[in-house]
Parts: sequence; structure tokens; C-alpha cells
Amino acid sequence: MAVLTDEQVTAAVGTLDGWEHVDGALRRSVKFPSFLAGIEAVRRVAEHAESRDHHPDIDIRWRTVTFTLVTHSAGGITEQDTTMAADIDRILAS
Ligand SMILES: C[C@H](O)[C@H](O)[C@H]1CNC2=NC(N)=NC(=O)C2=N1
Repeated sequence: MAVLTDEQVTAAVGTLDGWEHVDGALRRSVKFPSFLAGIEAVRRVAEHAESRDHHPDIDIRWRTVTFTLVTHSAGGITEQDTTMAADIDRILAS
């Protein structure tokens, strides 16, 4: 899968909720009301990631969860990442 150009990533970020383009990846940090609410959200994202066979890197620090998306096999951000970012936005909003 093709790595997106910086311009393509910038355009995608404009359509997403709270994602930034940092260190060659897409990143969104979310603060939850409690540690367990964050874990529950991670669980829902993880189930979706499994179903799509595309997996975010996930950092959990008490109530703040950071999702990082990059296509490791391609060495950059691809459409799989922008699609997964939009999917995560939907999951977190529901
Ligand atoms: C075989 C399987 O499709 C690959 O290992 C997948 C799994 N999930 C993945 N997730 C991400 N983010 N990048 C990958 O390159 C990747 N590879």
C-alpha cells in the first residue's frame, strides 16, 4: 500500500477529530473520565483493529490513552491509517 504524501496526510487530518501528524504517524490522545473507561475504549478499538487486521500502537497512562497509527510494513502513513483513524473517532464517539 502506498505511503501518503504530507499533503495527503494534512488533508486527511482536516477531516478527523483530534488527530495530529507527528513523527511520521497519526496520533490522537484522549482523556477518559476514569482508568477503566479508557481500558474499555481500548478494548473496543482493539476488537475493530483485529477485524481489519490493522493495529494502532496504544499507550495507556492512567486516564489518557494515545493511539498512534502508521503502517509498519509500508514504513509510513497509508490510507489504512486514515481509515482506521476515522473508525476510531466513530468508536470513541459512540
Ligand atoms: C500479516 C498482517 O496483515 C500484518 O502483520 C499486519 C497486521 N497489522 C498491522 N498494523 C499496522 N499498523 N501495520 C502493519 O504493517 C500491520 N501489519
